[in-house]
Amino acid sequence: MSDKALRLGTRRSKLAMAQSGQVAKAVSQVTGRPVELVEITTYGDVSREHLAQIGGTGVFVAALREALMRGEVDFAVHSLKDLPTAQPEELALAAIPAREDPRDVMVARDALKLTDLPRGARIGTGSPRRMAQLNAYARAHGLDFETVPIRGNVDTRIGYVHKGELDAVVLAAAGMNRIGRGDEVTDFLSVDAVLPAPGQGALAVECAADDAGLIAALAELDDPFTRAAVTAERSLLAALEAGCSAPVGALADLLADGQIVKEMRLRGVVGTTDGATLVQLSTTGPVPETHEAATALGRELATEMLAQGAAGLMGERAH
Ligand SMILES: NCc1[nH]cc(CCC(=O)O)c1CC(=O)O
Repeated sequence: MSDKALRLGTRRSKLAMAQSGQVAKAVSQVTGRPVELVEITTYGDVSREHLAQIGGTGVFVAALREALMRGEVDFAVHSLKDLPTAQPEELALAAIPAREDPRDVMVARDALKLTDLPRGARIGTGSPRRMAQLNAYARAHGLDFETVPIRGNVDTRIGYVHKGELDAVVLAAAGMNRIGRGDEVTDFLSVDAVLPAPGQGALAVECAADDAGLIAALAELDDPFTRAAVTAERSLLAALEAGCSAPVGALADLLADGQIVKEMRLRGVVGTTDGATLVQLSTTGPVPETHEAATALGRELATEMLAQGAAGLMGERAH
């Protein structure tokens, strides 16, 4: 390969710059080539108000993908949980690096934890998945808080707490850590209470499907266990025919006996945002060694969830 700089297309947001910077360093190490960041401004960055109407986080991904397909950049880094489940033929998910903490976390006033929130507390989250599971948790544990829909980037959302407008907000641990604000977390939500979004905490490194040299180089950053886990989670999401803002949580992890990895477990949940109804199931199988096996695990769980009425709980799904 040449020693020409590789162009990494990135959004300008703090989270995107942190993710891109981290991957740029790793790519530079494995390829021996410098990596240059190319900022891509999307319609979503310019006009936040219209973001909901034009399809949520999908617009950010779409703009980066267009730049890749036009050959303006060589690769791009996405938050895996923001990627649509359908993969364009022209592009390859060349690397899925080892995942960060997949959990959701709370940032609350006065260092409060979820179970310490006073009656009537207001928790901000724009995610139907988080609302459904938080409200179900409140019902099951006799807590009395209210979930309040909010939007905006991580800084904006934390700002609601610092300005005293909300008692707490719920965000992804990975995002907090990546922008260097991990120390503001006041509670880590157990995945037994709140399952994360499919792919949460993982990154996807994408390039043109015909760039064989770059695909081979990027493969060095790939973590096969993370890839298998997120493939199963996203296959569940796809088989439920849910969009990125549907109230679907999923997490695949490895079950080990001492040091020996035995199986992969996939947990999934779907629910109404008021938390009155949740369908939550899990399945286990041999650790998938192929894309097909990981996909099959997700499809299998989706079939069981649909048999329990999951489809009827996804009325708010976005496409
Ligand atoms: N929906 C926005 C988004 N997309 C990716 C992350 C960071 C976490 C990750 O990479 O999974 C976040 C912020 C959040 O949900 O708090």
